[in-house]
Amino acid sequence: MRIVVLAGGIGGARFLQGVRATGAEVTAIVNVGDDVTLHGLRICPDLDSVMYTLGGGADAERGWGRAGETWAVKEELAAYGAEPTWFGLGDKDVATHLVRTRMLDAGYPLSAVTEALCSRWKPGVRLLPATDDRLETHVVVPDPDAGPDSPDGGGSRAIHFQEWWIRHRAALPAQRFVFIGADAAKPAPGVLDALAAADVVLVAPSNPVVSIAPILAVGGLRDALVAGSAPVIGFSPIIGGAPVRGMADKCLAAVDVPVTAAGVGGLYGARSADGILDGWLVDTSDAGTAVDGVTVRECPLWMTDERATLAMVQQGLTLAEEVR
Ligand SMILES: C[C@H](OP(=O)(O)O)C(=O)O
Repeated sequence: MRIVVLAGGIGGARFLQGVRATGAEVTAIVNVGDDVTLHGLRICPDLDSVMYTLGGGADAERGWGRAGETWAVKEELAAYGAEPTWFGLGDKDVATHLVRTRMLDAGYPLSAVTEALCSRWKPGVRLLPATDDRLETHVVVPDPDAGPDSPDGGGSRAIHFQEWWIRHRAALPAQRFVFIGADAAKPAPGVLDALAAADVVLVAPSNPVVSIAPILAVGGLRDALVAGSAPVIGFSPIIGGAPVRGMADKCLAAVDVPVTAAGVGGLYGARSADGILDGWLVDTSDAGTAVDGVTVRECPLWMTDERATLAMVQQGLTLAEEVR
């Protein structure tokens, strides 16, 4: 069986552990909107979270970065006053970014670089960036000093997603998210083929606004997903009115979507009505959730360990058979 997963970083990586445990042939299409260049290094947080987690090198407790990490480079940069100092750049992690940056500078596309990095980590699933082209998530936030040339004609400014997420801990109210470059971006090699050949497509319980939406914004990707013959099954990242992890609540507020399993299901929408979903899995505590045109089932969605995650993935595969 061929399973394609749309995934962000931390939640996506956990979910993929369960998908890999099915023994299916798995392709993960991963968000690149969070990617950023800092200190001359190209950093791909979501691809790296998935690669390290599936490759057995992630810090499971912290949820991101490498196990046994040290921070000498970060401390030395801070001692030089080299900004930004707010990004957690670990020493081991820096090696990954150095290899990536060198390969990108030599002309390799991100998909080829990712494949090369994965030859070390052997994640057991095929990792594809959603696109090799520039796609950057920016966040429009209030700025009383912003002039008339700023977004929306004054009173606001756009900052990189990482600055909003890490530096400001999502505390600045987001007015909207902009996926710079998405329209012109093309799906990375392998993405459209994987979608066309998929037996089922799973939408990981990742952040719907800043992890899944940028993937769907890549030119032609959403259309290919909707046109494909595989059932599309989503997993709610919201349980009992709160995000499983992360700050999806802050992001959903910015796009006026209720922080509920029904709200996110409605945001994705039914494939039969311009949306993407055939089926939507919600947690047992959200039983009774309804999404127009989508078959909704419930099962435990807490990804406490690989066994629990495998069980929920299997429920998703059962739902795929039901809606096929
Ligand atoms: C936990 C979740 O992870 P994602 O899979 O979206 O990176 C998030 O950060 O909202």
